[in-house]
Amino acid sequence: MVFNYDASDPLAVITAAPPSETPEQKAAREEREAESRRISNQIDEELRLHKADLKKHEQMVKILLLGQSESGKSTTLKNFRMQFAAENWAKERASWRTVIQLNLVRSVNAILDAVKHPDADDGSKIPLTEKHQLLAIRLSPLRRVEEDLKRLLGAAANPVEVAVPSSPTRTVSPRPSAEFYVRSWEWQSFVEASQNRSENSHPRTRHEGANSIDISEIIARCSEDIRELWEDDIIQDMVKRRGLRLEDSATFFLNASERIAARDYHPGDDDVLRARLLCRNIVPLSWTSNLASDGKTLTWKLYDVGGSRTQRQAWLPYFEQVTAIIFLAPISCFDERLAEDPRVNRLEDSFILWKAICSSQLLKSTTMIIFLNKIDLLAKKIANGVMVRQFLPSYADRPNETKAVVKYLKTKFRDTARNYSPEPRTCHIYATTVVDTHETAQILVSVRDGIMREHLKKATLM
Ligand SMILES: Nc1nc2c(ncn2[C@@H]2O[C@H](COP(=O)(O)OP(=O)(O)OP(=O)(O)O)[C@@H](O)[C@H]2O)c(=O)[nH]1
Ligand SMILES: [Mg+2]
Repeated sequence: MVFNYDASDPLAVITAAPPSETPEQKAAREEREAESRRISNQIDEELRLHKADLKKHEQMVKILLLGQSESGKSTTLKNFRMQFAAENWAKERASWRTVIQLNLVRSVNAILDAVKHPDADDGSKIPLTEKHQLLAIRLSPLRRVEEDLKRLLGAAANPVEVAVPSSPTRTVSPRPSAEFYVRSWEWQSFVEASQNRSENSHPRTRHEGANSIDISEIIARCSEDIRELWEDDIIQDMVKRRGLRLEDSATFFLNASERIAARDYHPGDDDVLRARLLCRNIVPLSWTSNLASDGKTLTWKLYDVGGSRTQRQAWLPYFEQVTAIIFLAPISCFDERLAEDPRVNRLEDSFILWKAICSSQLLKSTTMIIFLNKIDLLAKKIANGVMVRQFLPSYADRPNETKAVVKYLKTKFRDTARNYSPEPRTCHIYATTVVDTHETAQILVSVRDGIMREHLKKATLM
């Protein structure tokens, strides 16, 4: 008996015709086989179309965070990370301890520097007592700690650089020490490596300066003195009177100094959010989301670029194919001036920047979102009696109240978008305090949904 199949193919054995097949059976079998082939071809075609469709719908949303330096771009990015890339956020949290320690130590050293020098305005000396001098001596190890922390974050392969800080309008005191940059986000692996080395090495075998355990120990020993310095009336008066410009997060960390200086300190979400670390290279935050129930995915890429005037030249290449721009205007800065150009008011600079972005042909179909940011600081200034109209004459005799200022500025930004955009567009404006994670979380969901809706609308029209 000869079977008409290839015995080496197990599938052929199973599907071969039976040896004693009648002509009717043969016709019925061939009909069934033809039907199977037709169904199989149909499935193949459906699969091919599905694949093409998937490819077509592996869409990307590209968002740029823009705004002047210290407007809150990186803080907003951290909020996005916390909400949409939560796994990495949790993994990275421990390494932020080093950055937070640096933020705290820099502020303490900045205060110590400021009390050493007479006022730049009137040459007056601060009435320092013996207690202050003793505090300065006891806190002197923090100078070395600042350098060690910078080295830990920057590491030898990535030398640190400095940036010029901003200064306020009302006073002449610049921020006491220059800002600190790392060149890449690799700082996290440097810190982790140091933490591992610290745990595994004997102190006497180390020869490369203090490690994170040594540093934490020195800071812990200085904890009481840091608190005493910060709570001292003369020091507080000097910070206020001289307008010593500490970073916005400095007060937050100085108020929490005992908690941060503790040997077993673990940073919380709010601490990481407030920690400021400038980074030279731009790495987008990426995450994916499902577009709808049919399983199509959307890849999100969020870019955070440096905001100082010198860094803005590097923005242009990022304008290609931008889905949305989130523009941050820190409106509490109505009484401050730019570090890069002390002739320019910071709010004025935000308006100039916003106008330029709205006017751009390249961005004519980009979704525009504005965060009028630092509402908490605006409210504080107003509560302290700072008059908005003194710095913004067009505000005229409107009430010196946060709500009224926000409303006025919303209209200003909206009018600029309306008057300067090459094509009509909607502009979504939010009043934000991006250091408030809870409030920001709700805003980000609304922002995300808005961007997605507009993206899908445009994709359907194309
Ligand atoms: N109080 C308060 N502080 C804020 C707010 N937004 C940002 N900050 C603080 O302002 C400082 C600057 O914020 P960043 O997010 O680093 O600013 P940036 O726009 O990324 O600045 P560059 O990287 O220099 O362009 C940080 O110390 C933040 O903690 C806010 O709404 N309220
Ligand atoms: Mg930044």
